Amino acid sequence: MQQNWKEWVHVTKLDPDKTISPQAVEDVVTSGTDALMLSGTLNVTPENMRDLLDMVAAHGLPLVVEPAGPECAIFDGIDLLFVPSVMNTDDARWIVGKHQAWLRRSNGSIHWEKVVPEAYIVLNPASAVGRVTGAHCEISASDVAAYASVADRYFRFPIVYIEYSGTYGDPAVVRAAAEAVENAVLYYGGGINSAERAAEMGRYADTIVVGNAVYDNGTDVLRATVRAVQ
Ligand SMILES: CC(C)=CCC/C(C)=C/CC/C(C)=C/CC/C(C)=C/COP(=O)(O)OP(=O)(O)O
Ligand SMILES: O=P(O)(O)OC[C@@H](O)CO
Ligand SMILES: [Mg+2]
Repeated sequence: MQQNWKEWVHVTKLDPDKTISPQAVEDVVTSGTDALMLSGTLNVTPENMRDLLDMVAAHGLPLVVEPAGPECAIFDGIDLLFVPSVMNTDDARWIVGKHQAWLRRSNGSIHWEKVVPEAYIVLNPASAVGRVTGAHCEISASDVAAYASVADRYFRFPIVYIEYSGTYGDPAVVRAAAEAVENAVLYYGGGINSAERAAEMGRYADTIVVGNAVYDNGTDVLRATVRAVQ
C-alpha cells in the first residue's frame, strides 16, 4: 500500500482508451514521474483498464486507478483507487449517486484502505468530463476558491483537483484555490505540455498531472515537466 501519495509532485495520467507502445511505457516509468494514474472519462472498460494495467505493472511505480464509474473500480494489482466527486455540477449522480450505486453492489468487497476521495472542480466545458458531468465551468476564481473551501474544510476531501483536462487553465484560478485550501492536497491537471507550464502550475498546486502530452508530445516533454517540479 502506498502511504506517501501526499508527497507526489508529478503524476502521469494514462488513458486505457488510447494505444501506448511498450517502449513508450518504458519511457514514462523512467521519466522521474512519481506515480501512474490510469483514467479517462470515455470508453474505459474493465478490459482495456486491465490491459493497460498489465503493461505498466512490475515497473515499481505506484499505480492508481481513477474510475469514471463503478464498473472500473478495481483493486487487484493496484496501490490506490482515487474516486472523484464533482463539486460544480447540479447532477447528483456525479457527486454521490454513482458512489451509492457502487456501494449497493459491492457486497463488502471494497478495500477501503486503498480508497482516496477526490473533490473535482471541472473547468473545461469542452472536455469529456465537463460534458458528461454537466459541470458549470464558467465560474470565477472566487467561486472556485469557495468550492475548494467546501471540499477541504467542510467535506474534508483529502484531494482537491482543479481539472482543465485538454486545455491549459488560468493560473490565477489555481492560485485562488491554493489560497483557499488548508489541508487537502491540491491537484492541477490540464494542458501541461512544457516545463514552463509545469513550473507555473506547480507554484500553486501540490501535485501536477500530465496526460495528453504523453501521447501528443512524447518523452522529452514529459521529462521536462518532471524536472520543472522536482
Ligand atoms: C463511484 C465510482 C467508483 C466512480 C464514480 C466517479 C465519478 C463520480 C466520476 C465523475 C468524474 C469523472 C468522469 C472522472 C473521470 C476521471 C477524469 C476526469 C478523466 C479525464 O477525462 P477526460 O480527459 O475529460 O476524458 P477522455 O480522456 O476520455 O477524453
Ligand atoms: O490530459 P491533460 O490535458 O494533460 O490533463 C490531465 C488530466 O487532468 C486529465 O484528467
Ligand atoms: Mg483525457
